[in-house]
Amino acid sequence: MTVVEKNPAPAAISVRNLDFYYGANHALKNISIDFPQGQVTGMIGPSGCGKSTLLRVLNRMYDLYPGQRATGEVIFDGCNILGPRVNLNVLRSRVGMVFQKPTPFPMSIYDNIAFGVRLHERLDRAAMDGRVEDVLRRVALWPEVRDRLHDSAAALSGGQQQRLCIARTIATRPEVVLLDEPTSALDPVSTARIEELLDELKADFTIAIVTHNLQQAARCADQVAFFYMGEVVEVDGADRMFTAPREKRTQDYITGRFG
Ligand SMILES: Nc1ncnc2c1ncn2[C@@H]1O[C@H](COP(=O)(O)OP(=O)(O)OP(=O)(O)O)[C@@H](O)[C@H]1O
Repeated sequence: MTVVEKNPAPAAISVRNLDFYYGANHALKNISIDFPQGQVTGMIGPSGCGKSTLLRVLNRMYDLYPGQRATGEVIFDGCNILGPRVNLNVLRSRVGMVFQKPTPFPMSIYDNIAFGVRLHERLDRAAMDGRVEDVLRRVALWPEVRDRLHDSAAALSGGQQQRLCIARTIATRPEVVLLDEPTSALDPVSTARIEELLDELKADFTIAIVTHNLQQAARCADQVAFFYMGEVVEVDGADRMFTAPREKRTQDYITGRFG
């Protein structure tokens, strides 16, 4: 693997020698990568190369499924989160995740946000109202929903639902936000709004985004990692990765020769 010019920002998460297995399927092979604090890391590569699997390791989502296991180290806040003594509820509130398909809970817009907050904090009504308003403003949804906070989230458009899901994720004040192809089900206007949002959110969060859209990775990411068949082939600044990749496989992929 090629890692060039060490990123000067400290790592929010450091992955070291990670292997991951779905039963007998060895899906991630000796992965090492840092996710620098306050930056967006874009994860690209052909279908099935392991991008989503890595995201699912970073907050131990895979733990919900028997037969899936990880070895190696994922260091977050000085601790290897693959270890046995990690409180998974706390981990998932600190390393939040947004999925490809918007998945609002079947409840009101307000409760979509308050639900997760209530699991981790005791806020009185005024403080909870403030938290809900704050995160809805941050995802630029407040003007559209302020008069219908207690209506069902299911009535929102797909793009609005995805912004609500991002609001829900940041409402528990995570340090890291993982996004798995968050705009692939959205129209270009909603996509642009989410890309702008990522740029704003990175002031407060470390972001990892899986995307098949190379232009999106070039627009949003500070650092890009290219995955191929379960390995990280190359990690570099986005500018360099898209103009002068060092590995032939990366070059072939970004010039559309495969994938
Ligand atoms: N639940 C599962 N059980 C068994 N194998 C799986 C499972 N999920 C993924 N895999 C396998 O793990 C490998 C990596 O899959 P993963 O979904 O991480 O790839 P990806 O790069 O995110 O792909 P895509 O871009 O298509 O979403 C693939 O070989 C896939 O078939």
